[in-house]
Amino acid sequence: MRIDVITIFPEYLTPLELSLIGRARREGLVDLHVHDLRQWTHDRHRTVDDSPLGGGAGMVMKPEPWAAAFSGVRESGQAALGTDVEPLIIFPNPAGEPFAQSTAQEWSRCEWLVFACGRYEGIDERVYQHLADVGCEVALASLGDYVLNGGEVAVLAITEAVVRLVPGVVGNAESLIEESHAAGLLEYPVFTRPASWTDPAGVVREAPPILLSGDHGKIAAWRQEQSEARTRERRPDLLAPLDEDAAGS
Ligand SMILES: N#Cc1c(-c2ccc3ccn(Cc4ccncc4)c3c2)n[nH]c1N
Repeated sequence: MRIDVITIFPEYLTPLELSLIGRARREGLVDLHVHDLRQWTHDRHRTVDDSPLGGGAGMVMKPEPWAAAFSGVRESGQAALGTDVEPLIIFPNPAGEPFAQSTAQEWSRCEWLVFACGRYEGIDERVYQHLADVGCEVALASLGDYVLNGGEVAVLAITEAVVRLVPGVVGNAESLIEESHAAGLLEYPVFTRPASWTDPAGVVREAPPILLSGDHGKIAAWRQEQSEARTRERRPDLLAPLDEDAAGS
């Protein structure tokens, strides 16, 4: 998988050099490139924003640098990939579709992702229109119903959620199956040694005895029951589709 990120804050993306994503890059499972949008400006001040037409607070990102950036990244990416494959261009955007595990699973199968990190009040709408008119596949994704100052934090989250699903990135692929949201349920509670722990308040806390039984069938059943109970309590909205399926079967 190739990933390109276009941003005015390249240093915001340095966490992608660390840990699991960093190892995947070093192992050649992911080829990730971060680009400073200002390299596609030509004025002395390297201007990427201007006042909103029609008035209003804040600034809007100008269309010219973005159009030049997409053209440049597309050209360099196709040269590196050796094909004329087109990327999926992803705009983190508060008005985008909710990013979910199903989105991560879908995007983890893409050959090439290009992330466009907006800032200020957003990117001139004509950029989206231009990309659509030249046949680019574009997605607008939102992390959730809260307001960030730009797209970089979302790209960090989305990149981690997507790349960890790329085959070979996570050592134990089985762990991906039981995770929260992977099967539409929240993950069951986890425990480790010591089986009996006296906490700092002097309370003795025992791990569920079933987990020490060695009966893997009963343990699996207990974990499924815990996942369903936890989901029903904390995220009943996730059960609605599952309950409808069960009712229809
Ligand atoms: N994904 C995602 C997001 C963002 C987000 C993403 C990109 C940009 C670019 C600019 N801004 C600032 C801004 C612009 C307009 N309205 C409000 C804030 C962004 C916010 N906020 N909240 C989310 N869940």
